[in-house]
Amino acid sequence: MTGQAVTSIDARHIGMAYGQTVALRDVSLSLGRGEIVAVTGASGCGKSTLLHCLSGILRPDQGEVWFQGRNLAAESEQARSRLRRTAFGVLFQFGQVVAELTAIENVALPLQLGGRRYRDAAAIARRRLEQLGIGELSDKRPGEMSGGQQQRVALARALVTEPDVLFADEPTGALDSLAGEQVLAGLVRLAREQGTAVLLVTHDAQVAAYADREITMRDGQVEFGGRITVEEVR
Ligand SMILES: Nc1ncnc2c1ncn2[C@@H]1O[C@H](COP(=O)(O)OP(=O)(O)OP(=O)(O)O)[C@@H](O)[C@H]1O
Repeated sequence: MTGQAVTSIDARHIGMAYGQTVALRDVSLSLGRGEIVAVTGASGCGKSTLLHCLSGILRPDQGEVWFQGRNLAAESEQARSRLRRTAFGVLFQFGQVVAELTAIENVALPLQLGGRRYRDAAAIARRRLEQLGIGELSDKRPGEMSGGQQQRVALARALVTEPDVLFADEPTGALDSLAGEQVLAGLVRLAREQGTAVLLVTHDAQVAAYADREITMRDGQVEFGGRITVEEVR
């Protein structure tokens, strides 16, 4: 198998500016299927903008983002948001779980949006929560949980559709180290079991150590580690 055959996302020469501020300059990088890649670098170097361009939240000003034979940078907002619902999962620093819903209802939501009946969706959601060690919280609402528990619910929700790629932006940034480790260990384990690739944005070297590969950014550019085929990595 060639490196290209196992590539999940391939970004080529992407550029992005917010008015006069250039956030990304000629960034190329690829993510192998099931590969866990950390993007590190100083504050303001463009990590979040890169994640937003790869996940289709933003459309880059220049370049291409290839996923399953399609260039996301040329797709409509509607097509990109469909892709985010079906093939991608996202997890942010504050998991943004829905306060009014129980853990199970939160995790079942993406499956219901995909057309599953609540009963089936809830059964799958319960299994995911159990896999992350928080099965006993299934019927609790976020207000009754710690920050780390809420973030594990958000993680279960991000992975419940078994996405091809999970985009995680500082997923443990608001947690203490023990809660952070629990989230990261769960993230790596579930992603590996499901074959989900992960783009993990972090400024923390200990978090980056969970990844298979690290990409370092500086001033909107990739300093080390961008577009490497999976064979070269392994
Ligand atoms: N919505 C926006 N409007 C204007 N400028 C922005 C916007 N978002 C980001 N920027 C600027 O673009 C550059 C890259 O920002 P980005 O958030 O991608 O960096 P980052 O590496 O993720 O930073 P941090 O680690 O602090 O989150 C910075 O100079 C930032 O100030």
